[in-house]
Amino acid sequence: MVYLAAAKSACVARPLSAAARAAQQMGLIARIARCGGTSWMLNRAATQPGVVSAGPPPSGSNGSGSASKSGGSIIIANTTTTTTANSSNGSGSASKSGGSIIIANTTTTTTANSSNGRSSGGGSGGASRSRSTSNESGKGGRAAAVAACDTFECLRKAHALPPAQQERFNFPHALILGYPKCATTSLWHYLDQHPQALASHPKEPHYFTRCYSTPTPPSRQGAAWGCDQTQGDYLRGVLHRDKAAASGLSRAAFEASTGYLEAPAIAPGLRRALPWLKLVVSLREPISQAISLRAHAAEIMARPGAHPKWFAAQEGDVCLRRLVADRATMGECALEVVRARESYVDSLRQWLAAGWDRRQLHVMQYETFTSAGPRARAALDDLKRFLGLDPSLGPAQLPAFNMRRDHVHPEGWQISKRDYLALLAIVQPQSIKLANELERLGFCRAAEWLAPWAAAWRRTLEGCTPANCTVVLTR
Ligand SMILES: Nc1ncnc2c1ncn2[C@@H]1O[C@H](COP(=O)(O)OS(=O)(=O)O)[C@@H](OP(=O)(O)O)[C@H]1O
Repeated sequence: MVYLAAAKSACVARPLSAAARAAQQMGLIARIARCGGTSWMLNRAATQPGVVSAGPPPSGSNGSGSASKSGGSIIIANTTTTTTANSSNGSGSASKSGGSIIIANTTTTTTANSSNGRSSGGGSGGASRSRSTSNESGKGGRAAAVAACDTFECLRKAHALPPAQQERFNFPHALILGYPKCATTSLWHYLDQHPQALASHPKEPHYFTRCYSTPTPPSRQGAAWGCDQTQGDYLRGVLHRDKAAASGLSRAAFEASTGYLEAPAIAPGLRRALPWLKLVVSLREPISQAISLRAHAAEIMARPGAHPKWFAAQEGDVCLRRLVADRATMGECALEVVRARESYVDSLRQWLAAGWDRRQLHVMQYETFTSAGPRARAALDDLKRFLGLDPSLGPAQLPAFNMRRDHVHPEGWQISKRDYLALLAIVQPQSIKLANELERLGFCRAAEWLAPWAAAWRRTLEGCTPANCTVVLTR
């Protein structure tokens, strides 16, 4: 039996009960995860495999659901929680921001609006902003200033001008920060079809991880690729500066480099450079995400004629090379990914600690917005509202790009039970921490966030033999 129990606490570590200590010694998960007002404890009792089941979302107001218990199962029982929706900052006390960034050719001047996230309506909108009536007809004001900008510093000056009436968006307006393998390509295409949006080309320029110098490279992969673009190249060639300006800033330029979230070293410099940006994050159940990532990388590596820079970036990835040569298993290599990386929640916290306002951030759950039906629709509408795009416009449905699972192990990936339990032992507590943090920041209820992930873990555990588990990737 595996179960999760939550107890009200003042967010302090508590001594484990004898049962919890025993469970911990058994090697699965028994930790206290903390959140604003709720602590979660995961226990695992003696029999394996267990069942993981998410309790229902807390009923009534504000996360005060009672324990949901099903025989032999994980129980997620939420207790009283203080939700701080739209709190002024959400980032709490700053933790270290992971290395500062040196931005060539820019100063650290921050324009007005740098701290407010402009969460309402269109991209340039705070209720108190002033509008220039002389520019109501269109191409003057910011748009004209933006059209002449080849640097971020110039853009900051342009954004200090009052926007004309239809200048709804800043330039650039938004970044999809990650995570890889969380349907970011489909999201990019979905937004590309929206008449008020202006998608980058390519989808993933990785400009900030490749072209900003930092004391330590923001990511190994970014460093290996090197930088071959100036700020002007990025603004003109990738983000379509001239189209955005010609539209009178009535279109929202965005790009979707999936490695940004995992490179929080870029967060402080990016905030100094383009402090108005809106940031979108998509997150998927972490084991599925890791397997999908490995499967994709292995496929590229095995492909004749793969890009040499791509190979250079993977040079040190021994497990990937062994996986391609059939000398390592998917379980081992997924485990390596999960062990090596920052958890989702730690990455998010570092971005917020770098000064990004909670209201500049939008966190989406892959399993929700890719599901069929009204919840997916609502999640996509929320995204459009967050970006200031008219929710009634654009495609009705999310497209499906970059699908691999329908032809690569659609029946699921065989991995050893030992590896699966080791993966779970890492990702379960991280996921609970994440869910609690998202609830604290006002994005969602923790139990609702965890439900689809816990359901996936339960299904996999239920199907394990004593030796192996079949992991069907979440969708
Ligand atoms: N509409 C829709 N519904 C369900 N799932 C979807 C959808 N669109 C994309 N996907 C799945 O997302 C995975 C690819 O994610 P990304 O595009 O972010 O990958 S990448 O990092 O840009 O390479 C990839 O997951 P796997 O197939 O499991 O690898 C896609 O199948």
